[in-house]
Amino acid sequence: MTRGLLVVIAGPSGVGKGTVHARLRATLPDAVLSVSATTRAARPREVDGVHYRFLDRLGFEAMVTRGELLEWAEYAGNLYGTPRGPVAEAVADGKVVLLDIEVQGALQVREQDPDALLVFLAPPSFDELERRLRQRGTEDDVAVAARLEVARRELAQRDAFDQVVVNDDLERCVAEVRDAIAAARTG
Ligand SMILES: Nc1ncnc2c1ncn2[C@@H]1O[C@H](COP(=O)(O)OP(=O)(O)OP(=O)(O)O)[C@@H](O)[C@H]1O
Ligand SMILES: Nc1nc2c(ncn2[C@@H]2O[C@H](COP(=O)(O)O)[C@@H](O)[C@H]2O)c(=O)[nH]1
Repeated sequence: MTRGLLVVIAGPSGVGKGTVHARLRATLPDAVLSVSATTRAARPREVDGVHYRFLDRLGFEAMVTRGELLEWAEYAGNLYGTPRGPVAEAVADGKVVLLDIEVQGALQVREQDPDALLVFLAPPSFDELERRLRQRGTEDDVAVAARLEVARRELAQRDAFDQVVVNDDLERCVAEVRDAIAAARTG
């Protein structure tokens, strides 16, 4: 059986993490995406248990207290975390487990699993990041401004990652991440 691997793809909101994850899963048959827990309200078309496990703050804090989260962080006023059990099971089963998380959480994963591959997805420019976030249309102007402020701090932490990949051309970016995963699995 091929070795399982935990792969974190972090980077600022709107850079394209979800888009890259979807492409990766389409081309890597043994890749699975971890479903995070969050206190954020569901967006239209988001399904509980598929896109996120949507919880109130008490429910989330209970998971933290029970040690059920591999990592967690507060982001733009909401809590987000990775359930530990499903990740451990899938890695033991030889799967590539993909985490779409922000930077504080990514750095916690490094402490929990030194073998994890940490990829930082960077935008071609800050203006292009803002354009993507606004054209997605899921946040109002206040929320976009808050996310861009966090993005400036996150971009300054890119050197803490194993690899920085610029998401300019999507297909090239996905190929670069796929190559990094293949190298980490054989290395
Ligand atoms: N290479 C690319 N070129 C142009 N647009 C892109 C590219 N990659 C992603 N996008 C677009 O940018 C927007 C943000 O992408 P996406 O939702 O995947 O970002 P994200 O990093 O997952 O955001 P969040 O962290 O908020 O969930 C989407 O509209 C997506 O279609
Ligand atoms: N530390 C964690 N960050 C997470 C997790 N799940 C998602 N995220 C990140 O939060 C922001 C905002 O996400 P959004 O869905 O509200 O746009 C983004 O950077 C996600 O990658 C998690 O489990 N832990």
